[in-house]
Amino acid sequence: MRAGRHIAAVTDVSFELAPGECLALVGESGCGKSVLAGALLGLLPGNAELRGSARLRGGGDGSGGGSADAGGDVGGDGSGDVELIGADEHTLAASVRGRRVGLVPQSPAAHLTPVRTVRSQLEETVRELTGARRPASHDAAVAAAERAAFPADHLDRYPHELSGGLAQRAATALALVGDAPLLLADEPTTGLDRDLVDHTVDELRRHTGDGRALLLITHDLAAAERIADRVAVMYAGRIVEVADAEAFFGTPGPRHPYAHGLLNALPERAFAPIPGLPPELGNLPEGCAFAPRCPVVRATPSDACAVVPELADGTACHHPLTPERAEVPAPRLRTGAADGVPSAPGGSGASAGSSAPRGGGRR
Ligand SMILES: Nc1ncnc2c1ncn2[C@@H]1O[C@H](COP(=O)(O)OP(=O)(O)OP(=O)(O)O)[C@@H](O)[C@H]1O
Ligand code: NI
Repeated sequence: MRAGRHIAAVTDVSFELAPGECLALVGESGCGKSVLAGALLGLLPGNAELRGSARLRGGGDGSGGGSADAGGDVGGDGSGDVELIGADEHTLAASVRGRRVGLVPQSPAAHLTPVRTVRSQLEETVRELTGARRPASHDAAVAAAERAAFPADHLDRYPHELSGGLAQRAATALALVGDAPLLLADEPTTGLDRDLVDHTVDELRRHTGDGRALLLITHDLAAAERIADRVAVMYAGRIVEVADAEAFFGTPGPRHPYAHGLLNALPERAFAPIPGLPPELGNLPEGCAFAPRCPVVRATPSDACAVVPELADGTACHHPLTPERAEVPAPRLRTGAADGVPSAPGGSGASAGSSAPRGGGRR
């Protein structure tokens, strides 16, 4: 709610995330990705209203994992199921954050304590989450830093002495300490160059190798292609497509015209931005929120789009693209490029798995 107005930042979102699986949540700036992550961890401002269910499943089967449903599912560590939506602050602070759900926050600077060095924050987190004391806590802190490619000779620096990229890596290291069954990484690669992006997402992916789950929120479709098993595309607060990553990035490709447009905007593909801008969430059009920008609607106007399409069979569209009809009328307008369109697709590990949980990483 802003200035007395209600904003439906996230609506009707439903997905499952299994142990060992990486789901990439992609979409333009402001579409509700961070609000969704914040809702799962009770990190939204006090005036936020939440409805629905996000169950974090207890593991207890020795797999070290569990699963999450929002309407999401999340991994457990031997403790029981937890309902995250509406959970009290004590439960979230004492048993969920860091222990069962690790968060790589979108604004690391805001999550690091300004008056303490990175080393002391890492060691404290190790002590808090594992009970380890020196020298074990010291070693665990150094190991966590290394996993996140945080340079050991910067461990005694304060957050204000770090570049944005290093602060990001410090925050990633903190999130990895608890070995939580679910990791939420909200734009974990902002400000990193390509090699470090690859290193960071590979490290996050490695985290799923032990039956843990990863929700990767990103603008970077190349990062998503590199490590995700499945992709969920958000637009204006709703998930408009959920697909197997291999099918999404390869053949037959995305089925929702928006998702198709996102991929087409990549320099390595058509380099054709989606014309127009996403709607303001406080001022959504009637019916399908993408219709005003939709090339299919422009070519073939349809009354069906006056109704919000439900997510069915992996896509929320009244006229999804089919393999036979994979070509949408190509927009040639160069104005209003999609904000937050990712940099480049794919490094090596570009193939993605099925939606079945994977036991190991994808490298
Ligand atoms: N505290 C808040 N009060 C009011 N509106 C908010 C608040 N937080 C987020 N919003 C609105 O909710 C919408 C979704 O924001 P969110 O941060 O989830 O987007 P995002 O998809 O994570 O974008 P980005 O890629 O830029 O991080 C935005 O339109 C934003 O303006
Ligand atoms: Ni965000």
